[in-house]
Amino acid sequence: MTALQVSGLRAGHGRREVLDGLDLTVEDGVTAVLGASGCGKTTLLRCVAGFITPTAGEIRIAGRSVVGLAPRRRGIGYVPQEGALFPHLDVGGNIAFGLGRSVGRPERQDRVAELLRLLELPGELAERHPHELSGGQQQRVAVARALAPRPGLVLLDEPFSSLDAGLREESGRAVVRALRTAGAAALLVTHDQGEALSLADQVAVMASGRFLQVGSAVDVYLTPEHPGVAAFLGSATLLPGEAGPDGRVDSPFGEVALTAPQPAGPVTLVVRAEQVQVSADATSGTKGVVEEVSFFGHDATIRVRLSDDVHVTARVAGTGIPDIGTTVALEVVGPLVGYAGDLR
Ligand SMILES: Nc1ncnc2c1ncn2[C@@H]1O[C@H](COP(=O)(O)OP(=O)(O)OP(=O)(O)O)[C@@H](O)[C@H]1O
Repeated sequence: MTALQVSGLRAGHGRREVLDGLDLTVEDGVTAVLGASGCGKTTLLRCVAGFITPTAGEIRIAGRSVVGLAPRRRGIGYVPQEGALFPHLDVGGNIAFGLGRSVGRPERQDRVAELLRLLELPGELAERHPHELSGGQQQRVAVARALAPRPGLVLLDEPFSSLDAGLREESGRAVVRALRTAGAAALLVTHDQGEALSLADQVAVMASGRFLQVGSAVDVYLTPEHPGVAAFLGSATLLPGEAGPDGRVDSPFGEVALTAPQPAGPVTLVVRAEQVQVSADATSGTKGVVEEVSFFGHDATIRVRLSDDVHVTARVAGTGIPDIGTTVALEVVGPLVGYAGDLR
């Protein structure tokens, strides 16, 4: 059964339209809605949850049309930003909150214990209050609370954004394991591309209230259908190129191969940082001057000026980073994604 089907969805705030006709199908697993701040991700989530009424379109949850249905009748779990646990209830009380009064005390306790285990949290946490938990634990409790009534679909709004990088990854993996074991599909809103690519089965890339591309993490990264997707995912530079009638493509790196042929004329080339090989020995390849270095520990990215208006970003190992101001030689590895026209 399809967990969620959104078609032709339009919605906004007051007179301002934010969602511009969205279509999305979530069969099962985790779907990440990825996009820059303000593109409409939370608005979409709140429409699905029932907090915003769409101006047009259809939302089906487990096959049932839910537009006009109260949030609590939609069969969903909702994890808001920052978890938003009830501060006056202990963890057990928070998790059991959604179970309703018809569930007896022993059954509530069993379910709380089961959910703490599912979220890989110690059982003793049940008696603590939210302020006695770490940020990561609070987020997992918020997910446990959402899963308690056994929803078929869980909506997560930037659930890990307040956590530091290491904890974010660990919490993300634990939550995805819990969702899978519980058999719940999930819509995960995030502006963090690493989180979307590493956690989700399907990634929906959004810009200005529209989906630019919906596909597997590998598809949206390796075969972006739109330059906006390419530029948003990973460190990519969009460069000008020219396709000849014989299929050859000229670029600032000389002749390059494309992943798919393009008609003769201007093309926009997507150069991923990891596709640019940097050599300190500037005798062969395209020469450029290192202008910026961003060091990440395991690796670094460098911004290289090829000419006054052409810059490219390259990824290099954390050891052997060229100094700012030095001349390096660059070569492109593998075929490039290209789009007809100058779309930069
Ligand atoms: N309650 C509101 N009233 C008026 N405008 C709003 C309201 N909520 C959001 N907006 C506007 O709607 C647009 C989309 O907001 P939304 O919160 O859906 O974006 P988002 O992609 O989730 O952003 P972020 O990643 O920053 O949370 C933004 O321009 C925002 O300013």
